[in-house]
Amino acid sequence: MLFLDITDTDFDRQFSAILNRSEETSAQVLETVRGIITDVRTRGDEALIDYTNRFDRLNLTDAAGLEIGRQEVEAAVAAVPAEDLAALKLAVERVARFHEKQKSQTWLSTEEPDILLGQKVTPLDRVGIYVPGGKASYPSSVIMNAVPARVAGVREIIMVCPTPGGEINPAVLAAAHLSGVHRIFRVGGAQAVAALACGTATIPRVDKVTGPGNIYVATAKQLVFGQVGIDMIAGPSEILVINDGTGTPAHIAADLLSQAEHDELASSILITTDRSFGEAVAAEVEYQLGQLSRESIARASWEKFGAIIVAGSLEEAAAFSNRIAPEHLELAVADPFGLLPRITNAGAIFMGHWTPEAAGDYLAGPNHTLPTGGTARFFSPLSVDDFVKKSSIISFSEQGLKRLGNDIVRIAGLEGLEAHGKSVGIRLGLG
Ligand SMILES: NC(=O)c1ccc[n+]([C@@H]2O[C@H](COP(=O)([O-])OP(=O)(O)OC[C@H]3O[C@@H](n4cnc5c(N)ncnc54)[C@H](O)[C@@H]3O)[C@@H](O)[C@H]2O)c1
Ligand SMILES: N[C@H](CO)Cc1c[nH]c[nH+]1
Ligand SMILES: [Zn+2]
Repeated sequence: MLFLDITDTDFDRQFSAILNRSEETSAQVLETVRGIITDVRTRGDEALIDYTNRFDRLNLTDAAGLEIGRQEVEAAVAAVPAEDLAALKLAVERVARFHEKQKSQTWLSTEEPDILLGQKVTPLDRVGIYVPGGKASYPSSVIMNAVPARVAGVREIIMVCPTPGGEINPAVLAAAHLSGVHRIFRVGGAQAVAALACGTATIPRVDKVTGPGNIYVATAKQLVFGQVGIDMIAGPSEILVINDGTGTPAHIAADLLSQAEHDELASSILITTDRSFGEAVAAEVEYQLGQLSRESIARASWEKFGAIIVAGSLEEAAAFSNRIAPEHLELAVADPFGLLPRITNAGAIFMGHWTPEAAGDYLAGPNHTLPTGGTARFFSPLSVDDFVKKSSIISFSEQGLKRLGNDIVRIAGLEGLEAHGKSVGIRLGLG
């Protein structure tokens, strides 16, 4: 872990290892992922079976084994304890209620005479949701991806999820059942993304791939973009906490570790205006690490990509955070709403000392699929909008075309595109 003062002369150099953590890995990963995508495109199910057997330690012999059927899902739902099922249902309801508010409607505007303009909203036909399953299992990610798709009206939701050693957490299948997933395949990594993007004999080609995943998944999504839609780059988790010396160091330490435990490549950063608070958090992290069942992952992440930074003011801390554009930002300060206007880049913002990031991970309502690696500068959280497309509607009456026709012809002339101008002129009897 780095303990730095933001005014240190070589702050930027020291901090760059954390900032560039995805670049560091992507060069080596890119080559592997490119190869996997080409192979799946060429050999289809055969390649999927090979990679799944190799990376997830399965013994599949034919493509039929790739799909998790209805019976297996029903058995999983029956195996989940009633209280767990109730918690998942609560999450589904809360996430659905939040996402219902995001729905946009088809609209037509008649504010101008003779011209009608509007926008038609159409759900995507078939989407693929990636549910990570390598180092942890994520029923919550099923909900966060499938529910907005269902709210948007997507006809078919295909889910892919790796099952290391052939095991799948029944809660993942129960969450799929509760969220309205239509078909589930036991594949993960770059090969799953490639299958969704290209289609194989067994896995249908989708219009868009959404969902978080490790560096192989994130890289694959980047590479197939264009052939298929993607939501964003949602890679290894991140948290940045801004603090003003108020609150409890043990709470902040716990929040930092809640993201570190996802992945060795996760990054957890505290920026505080109070050096002694920072020192207390460092000691707490050390103490709490020793108590975690996922200590080795969390420790690797904290040691390589963890940082505690001392800033001169909250303004300086906010400016630093905007530069990082973290996936999750906690404003662990006395007056979070006072600081909020200064925040311009962040996937999700958690306000005050009683809003741990984990509340957003599970059931507050907003989506937990968020942009990582600084991409919150231009990407937004996954939303219902990701599962629809919009078409413009333009309707002129004869009068409308007469009113605007000359100017259309004029602009066509500016571009030297005579046929464009003529398509108007021929209707209006212009020279
Ligand atoms: N941003 C979000 O919303 C969000 C939500 C949940 C999880 N996450 C992140 O998702 C990630 C989940 O990662 P995970 O590993 O647990 O599961 P994962 O499902 O993303 O990845 C597992 C797959 O990675 C592939 N893989 C692993 N090693 C490989 C190698 N050497 N070569 C080629 N392929 C390889 C395998 O195919 C394996 O099935 C974590 O980084 C976590 O932080 C993000
Ligand atoms: N924090 C993750 C997004 O980076 C989401 C998640 C799922 N489960 C627990 N956490
Ligand atoms: Zn999390």
